[in-house]
Amino acid sequence: MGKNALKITDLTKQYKDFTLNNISFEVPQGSIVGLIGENGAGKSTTLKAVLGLINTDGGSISLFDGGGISEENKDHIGVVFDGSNYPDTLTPKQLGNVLNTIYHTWDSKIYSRLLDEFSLPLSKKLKHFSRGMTMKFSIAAALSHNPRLLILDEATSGLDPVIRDDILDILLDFMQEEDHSVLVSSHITSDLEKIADYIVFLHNGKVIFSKPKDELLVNYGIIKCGAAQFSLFDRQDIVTCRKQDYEWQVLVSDRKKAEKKYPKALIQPATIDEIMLMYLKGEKP
Ligand SMILES: Nc1ncnc2c1ncn2[C@@H]1O[C@H](COP(=O)(O)OP(=O)(O)OP(=O)(O)O)[C@@H](O)[C@H]1O
Repeated sequence: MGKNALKITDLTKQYKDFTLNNISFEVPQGSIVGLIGENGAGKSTTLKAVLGLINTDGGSISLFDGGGISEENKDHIGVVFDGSNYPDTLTPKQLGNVLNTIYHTWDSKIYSRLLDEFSLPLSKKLKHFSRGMTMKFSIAAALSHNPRLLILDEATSGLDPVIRDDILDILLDFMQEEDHSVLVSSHITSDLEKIADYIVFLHNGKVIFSKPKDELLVNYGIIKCGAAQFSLFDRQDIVTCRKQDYEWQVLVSDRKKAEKKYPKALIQPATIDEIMLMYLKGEKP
């Protein structure tokens, strides 16, 4: 059995109008796991639970195959939340001095190198940073205490494609060490298509699926057809289906099998966005 950076088992958190309902998934060591789901699906709640920022009502969270959210384990986690979590009247130089006293594992050399690599000014107050600069700063700060697991909540949202690509490169660079792992939530599934090894799909506080990304992109397919062709499909071959105007959209989980069985059907590969939409808006026949 491989090692896990994170293993969540039957995690439950009850809010007044929302329940994170018995969710389980893993972040295998050395992998990037993308957490997807619509607004309010429970992504941030899950990440907050992993970081011990909220009390939970059931289940367990194991970090680095050795216990829960201890102070020692927390030292090995780098966190990047949407927006800045640092006092914005300080400059990166001042914050470096503060963070050095907070983290036992803080490495000033890495911090200076990353600020330089990301072209971030040392003496400009954070409140004058653009959103892209703020996100890069948060990542630099998270990486400077040598984390083994990096947790990012919406790290690329609201950023232009060039900065998003820079951030994906930073994550891939972080993954060069074999004991490094990443858990990243995002609405931008095309970013996850580029870097994630596994996709965990949350909906209404439940895990709909947790699968290797390649399995989704290689095996799943979408068939668009009229009512006559739709009526020929075996119901057990259909994951979900959806009717829009006169067109049927059919999600299949085994494209090769469907191509053989229905040679006249035009079966396209499905993007993660399309798979997510078909699960959310389609229905089981
Ligand atoms: N402190 C809280 N008290 C009550 N309800 C909460 C609290 N925090 C979150 N919720 C509810 O939990 C649900 C899940 O929220 P969460 O922030 O985890 O979703 P999300 O998947 O991260 O959404 P988004 O993509 O919009 O960030 C929402 O319905 C939200 O209103």
